[in-house]
Amino acid sequence: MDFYQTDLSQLHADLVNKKISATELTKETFDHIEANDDQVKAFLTMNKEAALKKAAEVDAAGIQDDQLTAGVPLAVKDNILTKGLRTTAASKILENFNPVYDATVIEKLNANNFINVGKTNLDEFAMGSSTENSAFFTTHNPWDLTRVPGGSSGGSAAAVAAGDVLGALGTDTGGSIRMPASFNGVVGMKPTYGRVSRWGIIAFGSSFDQVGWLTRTVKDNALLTAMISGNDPHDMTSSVKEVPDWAAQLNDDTNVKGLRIAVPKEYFEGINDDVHDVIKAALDHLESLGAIVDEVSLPHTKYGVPAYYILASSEASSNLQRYDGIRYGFRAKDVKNIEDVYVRSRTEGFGEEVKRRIMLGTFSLSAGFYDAYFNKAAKVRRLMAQDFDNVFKDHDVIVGATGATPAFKIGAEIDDPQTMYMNDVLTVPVNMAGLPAMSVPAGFSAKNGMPVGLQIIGKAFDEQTVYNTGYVFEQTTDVHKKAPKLGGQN
Ligand SMILES: NC(=O)C[C@H](N)C(=O)O
Repeated sequence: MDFYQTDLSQLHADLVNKKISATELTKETFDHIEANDDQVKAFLTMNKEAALKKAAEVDAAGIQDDQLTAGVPLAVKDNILTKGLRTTAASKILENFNPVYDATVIEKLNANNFINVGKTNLDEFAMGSSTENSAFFTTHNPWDLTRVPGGSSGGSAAAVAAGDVLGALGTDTGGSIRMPASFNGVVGMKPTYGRVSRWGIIAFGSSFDQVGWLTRTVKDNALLTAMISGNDPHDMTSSVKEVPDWAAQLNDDTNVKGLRIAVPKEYFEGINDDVHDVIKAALDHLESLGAIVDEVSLPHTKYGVPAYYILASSEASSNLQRYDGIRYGFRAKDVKNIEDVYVRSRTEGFGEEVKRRIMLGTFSLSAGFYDAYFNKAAKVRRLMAQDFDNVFKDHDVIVGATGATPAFKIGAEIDDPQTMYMNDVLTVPVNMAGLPAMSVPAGFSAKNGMPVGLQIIGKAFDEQTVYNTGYVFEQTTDVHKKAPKLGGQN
């Protein structure tokens, strides 16, 4: 199956009209994955047997018109709990962990009879921007196998870019959906904080984490995000707001006439020339379609990365206390006493980056340092949210680059955590303020042909305007039609 030739609505119609069966589709999907995944390495766990069994059940029951994802193969990031299917968060500490329940997002998809083809690779506990922090292996960018796919949802983004699936679930704490979407030339939406339940997501930074989709098209993204959104009594931070039918409004490719687009000048500081040129051209294009483009300032942008890494690491240091060598997963061998169980299981079970964050977070929260670090970063968070509020008083969306560079080479930044953290400079402000934001393919670097993403940021719970803007851009350009030539020159 080549998912570049179709979309969710078309595939659903083909399944309902029996042009293809769920079983045939699932088999073709695995043929495609098996032909490329030893190069791309997007998947940590394949779910072939169960997927084919489910497809046969779906075929036997018949595919209903109101079940959009019935019989549709999709992939799931491996920090999302799937009952009975190994879920590792790409960590040795959870290497053999089999969840006893499904995340709410999986329950919702199961209710719609989706086919879970497998679990995708990520940076360990979603900490990283390249998937190089996976305890198992690095995923390769399908556009150039010597480059990273971004992170932390790098496996999900690469699976979509490689044409393995139409959509893959990701999570975004500081850019983990949008940044890999940008690096792989796919669409990635982080919904408003609270839009999607976090129940059954392996917690990293609970006041930031949000689930969303990586897809090939904007419309597929809107359809799939609606399916997983909504209030969940298991997650006290999930919103009771009604979930609009975003996709229903995506039929008009003139939707940006009169749209007030704010372009923060800080989002152009320090970005690569090739990214700059693609983003500038994208903005000119939106302006030519009738949007009103204004330069604005988000003055606290530069504090985003340091503040985020203090706050998210503090939350992580608390969330990761549960991996104690007793309750789940890995336990060190030949331990002498209880303290040894804790210390050695965590020392041997966690990777370098996870340990770095636990130490950074514990330090920031400790007596004597709390005010200077955690508290100060929390104040920065408020200021950054206010920056956005000010701009949104008279603008509909904020637009800029998703990443300051296109995908970098594997190995180029892994020994330099600060450089790696700086990849998030344009994405973390959105998580600090809990806003919705999407990366859509904007074009390709003139230097190396790698994809470049355009980030569209909306007001809280206004995913609609974000989708509208992305849809118009997509429909009036050809960028999303180009597929990578796996292993070849692009
Ligand atoms: N999890 C994320 O959203 C990615 C971010 N680069 C981080 O390492 O925290």
